[in-house]
Amino acid sequence: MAPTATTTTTAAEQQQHPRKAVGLAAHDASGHLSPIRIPRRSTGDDDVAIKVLYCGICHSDLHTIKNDWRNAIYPVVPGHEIAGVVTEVGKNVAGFAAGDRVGVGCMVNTCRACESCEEGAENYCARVVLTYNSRDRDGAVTRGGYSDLVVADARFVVRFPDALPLDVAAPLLCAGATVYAPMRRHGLGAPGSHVGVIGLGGLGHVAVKFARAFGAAKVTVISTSPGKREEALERLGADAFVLSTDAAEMKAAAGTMHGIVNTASAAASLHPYLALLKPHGKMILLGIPDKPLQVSAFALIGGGKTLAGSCMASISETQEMLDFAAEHGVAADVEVIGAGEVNAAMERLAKGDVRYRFVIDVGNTLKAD
Ligand SMILES: NC(=O)C1=CN([C@@H]2O[C@H](COP(=O)(O)OP(=O)(O)OC[C@H]3O[C@@H](n4cnc5c(N)ncnc54)[C@H](OP(=O)(O)O)[C@@H]3O)[C@@H](O)[C@H]2O)C=CC1
Ligand SMILES: O=C/C=C/c1ccc(O)c(O)c1
Ligand SMILES: [Zn+2]
Ligand SMILES: [Zn+2]
Repeated sequence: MAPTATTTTTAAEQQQHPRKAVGLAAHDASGHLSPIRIPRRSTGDDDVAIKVLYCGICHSDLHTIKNDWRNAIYPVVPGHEIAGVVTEVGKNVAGFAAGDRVGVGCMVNTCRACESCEEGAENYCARVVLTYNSRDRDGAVTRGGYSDLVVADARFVVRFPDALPLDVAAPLLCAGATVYAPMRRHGLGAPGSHVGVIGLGGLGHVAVKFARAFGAAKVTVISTSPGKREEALERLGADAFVLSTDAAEMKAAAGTMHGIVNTASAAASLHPYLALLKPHGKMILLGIPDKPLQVSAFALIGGGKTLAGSCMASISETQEMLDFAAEHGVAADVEVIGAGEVNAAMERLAKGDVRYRFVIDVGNTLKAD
């Protein structure tokens, strides 16, 4: 597809970022994505340059381009499930070489000095620089993987095990890491446990697969979509399916779950879901609806329940997750699309109509003219 637009970058930024790449950008809250030329920095001493082959479409990409969170810095080039091949490394980079199969997830920089950074939990650094729609330490707005080239500090690059094909592995970099890290930390899906997964989308379907791989005794999908029942049980390996709009099904499942991973991209009240937990059960909030969620004290104190949140994953957790996924045959169910189909894919994602992650075939379909 032929790029037809250019960025409104400053001369200074173009000097600092002399490389030209092609991307897909949203220019306003319509969220419509169109081709754009973007500057990329030269490969610095600590950097890895990556030819992007695939990039997953996370619901956060959709929230951002639609300005749901009121923080969009247009033009937004989304994408933080980036899989590709190294083309060049800086002189200080020891761990990667040209030709390596690598990825970049949700973040590309942190302060490297705070307590979170020191303890390897850099996803909780207050100065974390996200892969797109964020300000990097040089002041430039970050642009993500809906683009043919990315240049990233090697500290934020992970390696794909050979067993993982890149198209089905790309979504692991956000969806996979985001569910794996808190499930491990909080013991959700531990052997013998009953885990619930709210929302059978990109994050949710991978959470089901990880729970199975961890050895959970029972995995229950809690969904608003009756059409996902059969797939959840037969294709994804869930043991049970609860339609959240069916009061009788919700009542029958009340008080049965040790833990719940909540990946819903929208919702009003947590109460019906919290009722599914056993006493001392935990709900991990991962979804980021644009409106505040309701929770009454009674829904938590009765039963001594825990409501926790989790954001992305550290780089070491992300690499551990990829290695675990390769060992246990966990990968995303994907619909691979061309760059020209991205707006239609976003419309379908908004309706929950994807099985279960769109992945853009960047390598074959997003090219400069
Ligand atoms: N915390 C973090 O670090 C991260 C957070 N996110 C956030 O997680 C959320 C999910 O992302 P992703 O999996 O990519 O999105 P998807 O759109 O793929 O899946 C979200 C699912 O949520 C369910 N859902 C949608 N609307 C409602 C509703 N009104 N009530 C209940 N359930 C609903 C649907 O599942 P069903 O049809 O089964 O009901 C839908 O498929 C997003 O808000 C995203 O921004 C994403 C990555 C990292
Ligand atoms: O999809 C991943 C989203 C990560 C994220 C979203 C919003 C925010 O403020 C973050 O720090 C991370
Ligand atoms: Zn994401
Ligand atoms: Zn820090």
